[in-house]
Amino acid sequence: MHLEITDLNRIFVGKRGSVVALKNINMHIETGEFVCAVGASGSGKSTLLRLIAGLDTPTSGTINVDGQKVTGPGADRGMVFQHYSLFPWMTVQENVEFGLKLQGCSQKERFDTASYYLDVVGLVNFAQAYPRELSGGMKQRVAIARSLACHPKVLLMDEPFGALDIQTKERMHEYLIDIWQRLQCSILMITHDVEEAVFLAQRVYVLSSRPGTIQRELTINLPGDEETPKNRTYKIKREPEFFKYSDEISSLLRGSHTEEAEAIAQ
Ligand SMILES: Nc1ncnc2c1ncn2[C@@H]1O[C@H](COP(=O)(O)OP(=O)(O)OP(=O)(O)O)[C@@H](O)[C@H]1O
Repeated sequence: MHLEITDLNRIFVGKRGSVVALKNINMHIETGEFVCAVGASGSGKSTLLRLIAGLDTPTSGTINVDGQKVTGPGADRGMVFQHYSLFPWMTVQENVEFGLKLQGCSQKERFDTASYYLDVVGLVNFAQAYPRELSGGMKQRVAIARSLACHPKVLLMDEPFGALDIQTKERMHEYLIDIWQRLQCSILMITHDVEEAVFLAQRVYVLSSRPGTIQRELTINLPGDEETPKNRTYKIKREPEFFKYSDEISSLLRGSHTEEAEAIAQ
């Protein structure tokens, strides 16, 4: 899998003028990579993900997945949103089977695939539960299973843990690292949480605000990363390298805020 974004611009034109949400975005994601795009509010993160998902159209520039131009939504890109997007009237099993049903898979194939991914996210025992019976973290694990069940080439995650409390969020990070290692899937996650990006990603794109541009691309190398399988647990947060990356990204974000504030003041 090779996702390539070239000279991407998105300008929103409204009654009160135009907003340059994204300007000259160039980025790529390779097979099995875990990449985060981190940026402050208004840096165009959601716009970027919606464009990759094919839910919006660029003003200029291109997005290609394995050389195919993105022109709309497709099963090759799975989405997980911040707000739980499960169907409340369906059981967990039915929710995970939903995309497979749309793809025309047989009942047995749907059942087997959904059961496999529910096992991956540790929710086999909740297959017959309804979303209302689950905690926020469990709902997001179902949403991840539902996306993965359709075998996307890349999983796109829009602040998926933004609504969770800190302890649940940390547990979800470890779950996600585990899923990513086991399935060797490609993930692009957007977030405003610097520590989340450093903990999860192999590479981080730092976005500036208004207009959203790529300020910096960092490769994250934390102790233990050279081993296989990668071994990121919460202990890594105590390492000086973790502080160094978090500090560098936070400084970049603060800088972009200052410029934004100055631009507003002028
Ligand atoms: N449909 C739209 N029409 C007009 N302007 C829009 C539209 N969508 C986004 N924008 C503007 O584009 C900019 C980027 O918005 P976007 O939601 O992508 O940022 P974000 O980084 O995801 O922010 P947040 O973290 O607050 O969700 C903002 O200035 C926003 O007001």
